[in-house]
Amino acid sequence: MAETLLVGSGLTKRYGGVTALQDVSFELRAGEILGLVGPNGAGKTTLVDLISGAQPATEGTLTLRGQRLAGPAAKRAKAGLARTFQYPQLALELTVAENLLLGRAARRHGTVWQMVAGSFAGALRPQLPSDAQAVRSLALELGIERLERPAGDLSLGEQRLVEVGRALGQDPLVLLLDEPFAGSDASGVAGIVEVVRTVQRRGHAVILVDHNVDLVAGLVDRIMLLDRGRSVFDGDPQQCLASPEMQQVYFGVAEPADAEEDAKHVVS
Ligand SMILES: Nc1ncnc2c1ncn2[C@@H]1O[C@H](COP(=O)(O)OP(=O)(O)OP(=O)(O)O)[C@@H](O)[C@H]1O
Repeated sequence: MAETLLVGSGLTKRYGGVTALQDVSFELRAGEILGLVGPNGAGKTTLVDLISGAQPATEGTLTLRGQRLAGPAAKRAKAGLARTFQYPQLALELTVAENLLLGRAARRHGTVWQMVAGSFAGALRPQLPSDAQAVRSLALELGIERLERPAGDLSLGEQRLVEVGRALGQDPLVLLLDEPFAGSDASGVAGIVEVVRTVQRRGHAVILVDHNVDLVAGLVDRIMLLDRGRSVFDGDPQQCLASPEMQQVYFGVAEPADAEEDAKHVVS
């Protein structure tokens, strides 16, 4: 059986009186792609935030390859986590090539997020001889052209693709993708799917958040369905689509035959 990479146990997050996540546990194995679905406010981004270290957990623990995963996001990036954001977080005044380079630097120095927030200029130096070639390879793999454009000139879909490329440049053990397909055209979706497959081929793992349950089910090995902060299903994607939990979460109580067909087309 494949090595266990990431384990979450009893993860809970409370924001004041709001419980965003309640006692969520999971295991992620090498080469596995886990889809995270659920309606608005279900807790998907919160779980990504707790894993990446963007937010501290109120309760619960995480381990990566058996080692306790805790502390700030920069430390977790160096340990092998990379993430993208629901709203892409690129350094807009830097070029596409420089943004891709930030991913390489993130694995050496800390998170992209902190660099984007202020101190990214220093993160671009020193560059290793292999960096320029790595950036060109990334761009080729994702179909990203005109590397000298400022990132601020890109469309939303193009920004997402660059952000995913930046995360891939970190060579993550676990890649966390928060709604990577939103705003992407067909070629952007294809580029992002290729990144997911690349991480899987490397024997690493991906957690993919998206509202398009149909798209997610076709891509992932397993789905976790969240509802109001709780994990209500964790298992085979097709079984998830047909499960009573799925009908309940998205449609309330429904006729089984109709609901199964509807569930294949959930897009919010
Ligand atoms: N910083 C915060 N402060 C207070 N409440 C928060 C905060 N972040 C999230 N929440 C609340 O936690 C709950 C879960 O939010 P979260 O963003 O994780 O859901 P989601 O499943 O990602 O939703 P969406 O699909 O709309 O992005 C929601 O009720 C949300 O309002």
